[in-house]
Amino acid sequence: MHTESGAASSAIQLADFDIDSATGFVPSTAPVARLEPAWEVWELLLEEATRRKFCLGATLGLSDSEREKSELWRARVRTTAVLPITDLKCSEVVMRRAHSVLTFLLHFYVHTLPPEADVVIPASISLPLLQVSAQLEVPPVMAYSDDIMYNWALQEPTTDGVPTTDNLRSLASFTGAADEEAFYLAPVRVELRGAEALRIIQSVLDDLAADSPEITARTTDALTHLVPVIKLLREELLGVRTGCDPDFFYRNIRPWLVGAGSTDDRPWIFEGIERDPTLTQPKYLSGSSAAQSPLIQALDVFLGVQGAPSGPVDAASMSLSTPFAQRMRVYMARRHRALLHRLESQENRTLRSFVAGAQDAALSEAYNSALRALKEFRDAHMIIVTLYVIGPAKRVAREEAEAQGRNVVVPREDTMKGSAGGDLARLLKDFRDKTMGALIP
Ligand code: HEM
Repeated sequence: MHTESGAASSAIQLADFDIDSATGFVPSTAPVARLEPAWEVWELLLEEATRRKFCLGATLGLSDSEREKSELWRARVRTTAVLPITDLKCSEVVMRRAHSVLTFLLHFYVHTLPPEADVVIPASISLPLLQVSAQLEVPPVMAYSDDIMYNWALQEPTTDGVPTTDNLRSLASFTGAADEEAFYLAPVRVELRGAEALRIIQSVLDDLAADSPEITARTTDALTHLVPVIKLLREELLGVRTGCDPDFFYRNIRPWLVGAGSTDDRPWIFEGIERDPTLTQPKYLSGSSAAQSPLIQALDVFLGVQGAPSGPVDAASMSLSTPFAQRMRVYMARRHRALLHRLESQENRTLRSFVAGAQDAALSEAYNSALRALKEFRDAHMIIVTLYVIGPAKRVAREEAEAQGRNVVVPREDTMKGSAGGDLARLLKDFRDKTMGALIP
């Protein structure tokens, strides 16, 4: 794009959207790992919960001593003072840590409750969480940004502090197990590899806006470069298999990430909400899912995959009938969400309309190759979901039926729900079909 003075400017400035050109949506320096002493009590409660290895409240045959162990912790949470967040407000990165810690506490609290208990979240968690969430403009529930995007540190310190795929460890954890860390770090690596994709997106949009004479060749070249980048995303995704056991994931990690309303109908009651008139009752609280990854949606929007959501989204206007990908956006950091909106509202040509109009065989092929690579990413993702969700779900159903002397009813894939509450098989197939639907004949 050229300004009136003739100087070149970018169609999008990645930094405006809290994106680093080297690390993409992942921050280029490690997230805050511990809150200041004023909020130390939250950090201590979290440390204790992880250390004591609580069982999920819904575990079949849970012993009285296990129940007591988590109840003692919950009682302590209930008697913890409601801490003001005023001094947290001055820093977004500190508030992110606060959101992460508070949502880990929230999910520990809720998911250790006996399955028949009402879900009443004590004011010591609910009020600061609602307030921090309002500041960050994200819902008061665990999201991808809490357990993945801002939940890592460098394994070994480096002089520049910039994260790389082979130098990461995770911070907060439910189980403290290496499998959980492997599960959290695989998507961080996907996002880090995605930085290159974002640079390519930026350069293509610049070229489209500038309408230079070499635009066809340059766009062909850029899209050709995008293909191995997407293939690398696929490799990093499949890399979760090194270190994270599928059954351990399904039984011991996934249930902690679930939000309200996705697996049972007990409402989450946020105690003390009436004490702060600026707060509103949260409406829909999906669980954490990598479907909240801004990178994959950015690729969808850029490549013109149909069904990618359009228009700004906010929690207040959402309902269960809002398309899944659009609902997932509400859980993204607000500036990442803003990038997706910006990509959609490009005043200039979209990539797809440019490719379709150019009628250039090499360009169309490069574009289609990028789409095929994204489809292959989704094929690999379906393999992961089969391995980590569908297979273990069937095994658990069989074991539970046998333990209770019932006939085994293996759950049907088309009735299974994702961790964010979507209809699993249909949803994933839909995304894959839409990716292929964008191919230019
Ligand atoms: C063990 C690893 C993983 C498991 C078990 C898993 C599971 C799932 C499930 C169950 C869904 C359905 C939606 C829902 O959550 O309700 C989903 C959707 C999705 N996941 Fe994953 N996922 C994993 C890793 C990843 C990674 C690393 C990424 C990329 C960073 C990713 C990106 C997505 C996307 C973009 C969707 C939305 C559907 C689509 O766009 O195709 N997932 N995932």
